[in-house]
Amino acid sequence: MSQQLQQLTQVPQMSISASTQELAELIDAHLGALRPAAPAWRVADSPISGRGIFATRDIAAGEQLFQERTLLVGPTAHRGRNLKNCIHCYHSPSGKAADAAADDAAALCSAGCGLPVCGDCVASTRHALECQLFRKWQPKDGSRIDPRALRILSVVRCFFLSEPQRKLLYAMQANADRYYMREVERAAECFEHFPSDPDMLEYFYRTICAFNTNAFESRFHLAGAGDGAGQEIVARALFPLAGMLNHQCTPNAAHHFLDGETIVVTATERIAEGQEITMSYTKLLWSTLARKIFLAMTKHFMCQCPRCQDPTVSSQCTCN
Ligand SMILES: C[S@@+](CC[C@H](N)C(=O)[O-])C[C@H]1O[C@@H](n2cnc3c(N)ncnc32)[C@H](O)[C@@H]1O
Repeated sequence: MSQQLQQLTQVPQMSISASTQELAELIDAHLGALRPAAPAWRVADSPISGRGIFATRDIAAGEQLFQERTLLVGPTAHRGRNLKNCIHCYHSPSGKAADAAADDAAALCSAGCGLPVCGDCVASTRHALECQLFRKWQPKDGSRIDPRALRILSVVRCFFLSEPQRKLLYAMQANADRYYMREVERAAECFEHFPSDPDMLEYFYRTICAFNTNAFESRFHLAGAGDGAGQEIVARALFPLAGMLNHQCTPNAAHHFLDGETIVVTATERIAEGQEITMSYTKLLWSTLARKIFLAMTKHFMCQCPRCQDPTVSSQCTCN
């Protein structure tokens, strides 16, 4: 088992085109007004792996460390989940809780792009660009929401990034698992004219690798008072600063989402100046074995933290 897990960690990393200092500057620009005047953290090289985030002063338990807006976000497009919600505001196009059995047509943009959009967002500039692109690629079946085409949307949005944002994307770690190319291939099957230019496919592939290495499943509940209010939405979102947090099985920070596009990271215990700020990529109550398998399969590393090394800790699952 341990040899098989070791093999899962043997994926190369795509080259990173920025120094740690340049990455820190790109992250500052990305945070914009959300960057605190005197942050309690800084981005620096980490003894755990690559780059990480470090406390620049003592931080109290419960202190909010930062808030960050997403760089790229889109539907997870898991079958049966939020497939009919608007790709921009996440509300149900009909204003009612999205009914999985209802006809797709009621949720789809009438222009034929194959994307679910609500009446408020359909006329937005944001939608116009994506609608135009998807129509140019020509969905094979414009009357149906195809999860494969929907899932590629978060990746396709890399087209609309500014130059500094693209640099930031390329400064993020991207574990190069060739299996990730399947996501592009599956999306290509949904269109008559999906791009075939190698540079463009490479850009998509890089973005998917960055997503799989760094992205969060952002969970939140729809606000408002209408029928869809309170519905749980799950999106996949890339947060470059939060994505710098390395994993520990006994972390000192945790995160939550204000909405699908804003993450908040908070210290869960006192963090001393100079200490690395970490989060857990797994559920805290998972057994050592479950954490090891998850980390090896999805993040391609074997955790060497004290909890994983402790022979007195049971490897049995403690969750139900
Ligand atoms: C979200 S990124 C974390 C930021 C990354 N260190 C960087 O330089 O961009 C996740 C990747 O960091 C590395 N990593 C994070 N925590 C680790 C740990 N405890 N042990 C080994 N590698 C870790 C793994 O390569 C993982 O795929």
